[in-house]
Amino acid sequence: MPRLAITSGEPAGIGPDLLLVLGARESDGADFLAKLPVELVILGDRGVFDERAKLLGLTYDWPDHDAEAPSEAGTIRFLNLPTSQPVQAGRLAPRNAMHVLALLDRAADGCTAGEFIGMVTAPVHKGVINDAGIAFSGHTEYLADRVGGHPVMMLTALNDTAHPLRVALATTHLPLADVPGAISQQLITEVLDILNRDLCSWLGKPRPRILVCGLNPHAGESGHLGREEIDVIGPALEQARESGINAIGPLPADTLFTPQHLNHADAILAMYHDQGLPVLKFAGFGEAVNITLGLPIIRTSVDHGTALNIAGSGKAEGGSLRAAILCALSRAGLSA
Ligand SMILES: NC(=O)C1=CN([C@@H]2O[C@H](COP(=O)(O)OP(=O)(O)OC[C@H]3O[C@@H](n4cnc5c(N)ncnc54)[C@H](O)[C@@H]3O)[C@@H](O)[C@H]2O)C=CC1
Ligand SMILES: NCC(=O)COP(=O)(O)O
Repeated sequence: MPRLAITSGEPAGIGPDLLLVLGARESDGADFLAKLPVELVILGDRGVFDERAKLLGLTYDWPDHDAEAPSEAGTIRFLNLPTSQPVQAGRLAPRNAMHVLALLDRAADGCTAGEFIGMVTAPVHKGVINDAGIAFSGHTEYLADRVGGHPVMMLTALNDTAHPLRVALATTHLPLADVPGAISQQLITEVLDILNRDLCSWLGKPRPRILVCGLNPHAGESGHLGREEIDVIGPALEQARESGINAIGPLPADTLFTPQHLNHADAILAMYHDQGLPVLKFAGFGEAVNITLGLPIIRTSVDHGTALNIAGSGKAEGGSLRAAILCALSRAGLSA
């Protein structure tokens, strides 16, 4: 029976809460779990989970992960990787940054080795990892450094299943001032190629329709509001079309994100993080999934952050985590 890894992320955030709610004896997650055609292996610190379970009034009984033991569908095992410093819900500690990265390393290595069919990640706090002196911009980039590939971030909002909104990004975690310099013809063609191949194989669409945003207001207004559309994005789309990709644009981002366009699109390619993701989160925050395309392993994630303000309170909603698990299974060719 295949195993799916789930990293619990920042230990002071809501990752442990969400996982406990998913698999606690008292939770209503039993029906969801029972239908899963995999064993879940949760990576975290047992002490943190014990403390958080007490805080939330939950109990759990997940045995230790044993790669040699037979696995059982619809059950949870725990892979214990200790934190360096005691954890208080909602309080960040830079000394635990290495723990957060160790969870990712262990899960990614297990995926590469075939121990896990994929990994689902609960949120990490990017700031505190940098505060610990480690350059880190996100799972997306970190995992590509670990396992290889050109990572492309795509979020999908599944609330309207007739027209699921899929938004991929040409650049990921960059300061806004660095975005124009990073947008090159080569980057756009590479990202379009990865996005197109992924949609073809995952969704079985022979020629997915990809709408591409411009960078500037009104897609540059014929060069009067910026030239990237004329000098870089337009030629990249021409090249992509020549190789058979159904890429349309560059279109003004503000009119592209309207039903008239979205109802006929399989995916949107936005130029930068805050061009695409606010629309996606407005459409489906709490139920959406973040997928890293272009890696040799399967990785999906929740659509939200560490939510330190509600960690340990029982208020964390698990819809996105469940969606991320189902999405990882779908990408592995399994269904619940
Ligand atoms: N995949 C990941 O690892 C991600 C990590 N982050 C990181 O999270 C940290 C905090 O980011 P913020 O911008 O504050 O966003 P956030 O998503 O953590 O919080 C925004 C608001 O949404 C609420 N919220 C978030 N998730 C919720 C849930 N499951 N149930 C109920 N309410 C929820 C929070 O309480 C807060 O009011 C940052 O360091 C950021 O880098 C952000 C997005 C994704
Ligand atoms: N806003 C989504 C996000 O920043 C997720 O980043 P990552 O940690 O999945 O790379």
